[in-house]
Amino acid sequence: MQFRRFFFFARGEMEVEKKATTVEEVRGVEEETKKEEAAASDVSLKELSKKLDDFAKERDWEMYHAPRNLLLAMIAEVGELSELFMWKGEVAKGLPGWKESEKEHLGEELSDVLLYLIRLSDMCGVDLGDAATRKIVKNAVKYPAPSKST
Ligand SMILES: Nc1ccn([C@H]2C[C@H](O)[C@@H](COP(=O)(O)OP(=O)(O)OP(=O)(O)O)O2)c(=O)n1
Repeated sequence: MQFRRFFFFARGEMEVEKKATTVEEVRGVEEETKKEEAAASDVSLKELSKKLDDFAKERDWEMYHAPRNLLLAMIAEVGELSELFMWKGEVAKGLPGWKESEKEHLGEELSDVLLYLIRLSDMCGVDLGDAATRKIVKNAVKYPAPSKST
């Protein structure tokens, strides 16, 4: 979803997206991406949360990141994620037969959902890592595993 466009539209303004245009800018973005990928192998929710906070601050977008806006943005991204599976019938584990570009697109849509979820949690004052860990414990109490005979 073009979230920015949605917000600018909502504000009654149209703003042109700033994109890397010069060769130097494109190289800079590529370098930055490589560094990010190298550091991303074992990323934590807290690290992602900090990156999202920096991202919003650097662009002066904090005013848009209100809980309801983030929830709607996340749902829109869930819609985009669903589109990738639409009309395909059942999809086997590991996505055999999917092209690499489709898998890459899937990774992006999953990430959009995750990133908005983390940001939404932060803006609601919920520590998502703690909450999810506690929920797993609660699930295990509600649905005990059958005892295995030895
Ligand atoms: N106000 C905004 C707008 C975007 N994002 C971030 C979070 C998402 O990870 C991503 C979403 O960007 P887009 O709205 O451009 O959506 P897509 O990346 O899905 O692009 P498209 O809809 O063109 O496929 O950018 C954000 O944090 N805050």
